[in-house]
Amino acid sequence: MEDLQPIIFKGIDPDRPLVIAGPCSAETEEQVLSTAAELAANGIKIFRAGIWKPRTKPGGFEGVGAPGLEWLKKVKETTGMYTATEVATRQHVNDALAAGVDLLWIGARTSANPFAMQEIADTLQESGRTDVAVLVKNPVNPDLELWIGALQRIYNAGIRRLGAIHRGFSTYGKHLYRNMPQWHIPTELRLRFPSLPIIVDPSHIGGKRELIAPLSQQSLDMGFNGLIIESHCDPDKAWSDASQQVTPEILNFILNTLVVRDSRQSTENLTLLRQQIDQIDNDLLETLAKRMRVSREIGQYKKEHRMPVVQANRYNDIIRTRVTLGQEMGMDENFMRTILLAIHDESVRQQIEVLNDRAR
Ligand SMILES: O=C(O)C(=O)C[C@]1(C(=O)O)C=C[C@@H](O)C=C1
Repeated sequence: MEDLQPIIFKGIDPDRPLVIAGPCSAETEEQVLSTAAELAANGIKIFRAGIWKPRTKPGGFEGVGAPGLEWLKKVKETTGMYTATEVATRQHVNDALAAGVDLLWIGARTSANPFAMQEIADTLQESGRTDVAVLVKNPVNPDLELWIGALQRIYNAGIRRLGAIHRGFSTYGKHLYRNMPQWHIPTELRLRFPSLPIIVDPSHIGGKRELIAPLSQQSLDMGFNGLIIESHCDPDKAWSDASQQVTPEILNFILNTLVVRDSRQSTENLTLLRQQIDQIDNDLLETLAKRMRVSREIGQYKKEHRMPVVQANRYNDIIRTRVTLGQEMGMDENFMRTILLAIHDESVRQQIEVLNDRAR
């Protein structure tokens, strides 16, 4: 995915985070138009609304369907906003394109299904509308390769205004978040595809209004490229996802309090600090290599004395003492455990190598 184009819309500042806002679902023409009018008055340029809603169980509100596209057309006419909706099937793509929707997104349940993704990709290619912007939400399960695969299918169909939406990952049971952010997954996506825009969906990650502001700020602090936020003219009466929607007025307040980071800042003044990091990393590697040499000597001893490589008591002592020490030095417990486990794994691997080395 090398020659991606930025998702730029005429009249939207490309140097600011991309903001997409609107109700979870289009419910009535009046709700769509009044929410859109309020959002437009607050400077929102891209209006989102779900027309087809994939629901967990049958019997819930499954969206108004194609008639809602007429309301999106009216939003465009009356406010000048761009429009965005979710598509999950061939029919959705064709209908949305025919209605002039500017940005299509693919939901988490769809991106988890390669057949559905391929059908959408084929439809986009056949339509000849490869100019349309497409955002692919992460699959419900924390599977980066599946997410990348879904993006690649759309890319292979010729779409270059392509981006990802991070909406968090499903878990079982009650948690602070509705969907766990697992920030390392979108971060790895960013590291692997630096030109792929990643938009964060704090409404679905948090599942509650009060988490929208902190999650939005965290997204910008981490360098993600935009936000897709659910906003409804009367959130408490929303037909879906009521607890995670905010009024356009609250949304405006949230957006105005966000600190936007500048990705074009030069890194020149960081040179000295980065040199220090380079030196420290070298020292760390040398120290690690030294530790592995000692470990190999222990391996040699174990070989001669027919001892097993893994020594649970010693390992547990190491974890206990180093985790405490690391915490005293301001490092996170999970981080310490991850590092120590990785070091132990490599140490064991090297000792097994010594045991298997017949020459020595
Ligand atoms: O103390 C030992 O026996 C070692 O081999 C060292 C070491 C380690 O790398 O820390 C490696 C393997 C054991 O399971 C425990 C500890």
